[in-house]
Amino acid sequence: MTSAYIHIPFCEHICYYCDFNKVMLEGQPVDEYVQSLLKEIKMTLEQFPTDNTETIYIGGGTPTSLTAEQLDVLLAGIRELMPFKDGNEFTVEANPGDLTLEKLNVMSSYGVNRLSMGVQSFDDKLLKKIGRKHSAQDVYDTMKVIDKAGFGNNVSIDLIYALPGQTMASFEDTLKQALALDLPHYSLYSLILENQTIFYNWARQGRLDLPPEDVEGNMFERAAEEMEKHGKKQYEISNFSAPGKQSQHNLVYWNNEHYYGLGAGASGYLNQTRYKNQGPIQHYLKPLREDRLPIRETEELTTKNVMEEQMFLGLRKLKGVSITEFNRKFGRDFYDVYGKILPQLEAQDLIQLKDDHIALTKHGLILGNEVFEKFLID
Ligand SMILES: C[S@@+](CC[C@H](N)C(=O)[O-])C[C@H]1O[C@@H](n2cnc3c(N)ncnc32)[C@H](O)[C@@H]1O
Ligand SMILES: C[S@@+](CC[C@H](N)C(=O)[O-])C[C@H]1O[C@@H](n2cnc3c(N)ncnc32)[C@H](O)[C@@H]1O
Ligand code: SF4
Repeated sequence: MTSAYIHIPFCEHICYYCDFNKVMLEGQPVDEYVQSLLKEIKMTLEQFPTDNTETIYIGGGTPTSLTAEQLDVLLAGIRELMPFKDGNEFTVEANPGDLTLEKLNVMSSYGVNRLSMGVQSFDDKLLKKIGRKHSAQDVYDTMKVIDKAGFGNNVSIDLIYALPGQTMASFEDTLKQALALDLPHYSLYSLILENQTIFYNWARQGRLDLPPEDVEGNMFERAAEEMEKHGKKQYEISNFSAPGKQSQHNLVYWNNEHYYGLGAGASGYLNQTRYKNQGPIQHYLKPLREDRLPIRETEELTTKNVMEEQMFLGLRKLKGVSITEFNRKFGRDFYDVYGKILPQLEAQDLIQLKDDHIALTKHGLILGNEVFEKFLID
């Protein structure tokens, strides 16, 4: 099973908190980028063929900053080069305000069936403060166009909490508006202050008024309660969904399965090897002009590494790690590898055993990384 992540590194503006691989769209060689991406896909699939691409996820940057024509070229190429069954999950990330009926029609004609929209907040003042260009009204207008294009409501929205100046009341209102849309999937991220972002600089200068840690914790708890009340079950640390609507693509990551990483700065995992592409656009384009793959670094994993990752990634899911799957994948008994540390973690109420799965407890979920570390094998 192999999935595909495809990166579009262009944005029409740069948000103050974001350190993902992206550049301002204006003046960029977007048409050449699309052609190079298709060349990379062709070369990658020749080297690592697959019968079927399980899921496709086009992320960014802002994929919807491409014109309808550019999206058409990209998606037509993807469908020609990648074996993919219609109906499998095919997601495109979108910024509210960028989606026109024309772009949506192009997307649906090539089998795109899920949209992931970066809403972040419904508080217009806050949106402005974090460098977004859309308003809450844009989200509602976009939802109408999505409806018109016949996408159903297979839309996920991203929200960020613990934003500078965000009050509990503002966040509660965001939750209310988000849940009133009754979407099948919600992602909820706490703001991370990333190096080399505008927010990071402001924080260093003491100009960022972040909510205290206890408020951040309360915001998450409040959100989790509301999500559950509305039938959106937490299935991963930051993700909630209606029954059967978990993101299949993200589950590929958390189940530690293989995926192609395509486009500038994309990460991939093939043949037990993790790799990362060149990030800057010109560094990405140059090798492809010379018929070489734009890979910047590779790391071949030992079986020990893969076991550790199986645990770190799998424990992010509330369901946890399947012991049967672990035994099948590694041809080893889970208890031979991890039997010794389990009683202690269980006694500390950090993990629990639930029908063939090892999962974090509520307490373990809060500590996250501290628990993951215990699964390092000496
Ligand atoms: C990289 S963006 C790409 C999607 C699209 N360009 C957008 O902004 O809506 C994907 C998601 O990452 C999340 N994100 C980005 N930077 C973050 C940060 N510093 N802290 C928390 N979440 C962040 C946001 O929720 C965003 O929607
Ligand atoms: C923060 S997540 C948001 C996912 C969304 N909430 C959902 O459920 O569909 C998506 C972002 O992670 C990054 N990303 C995901 N997979 C990646 C990969 N294989 N390589 C590089 N970046 C990746 C991209 O920047 C993308 O915009
Ligand atoms: S959050 Fe999205 S739109 Fe904003 S800079 Fe990052 S990738 Fe671009």
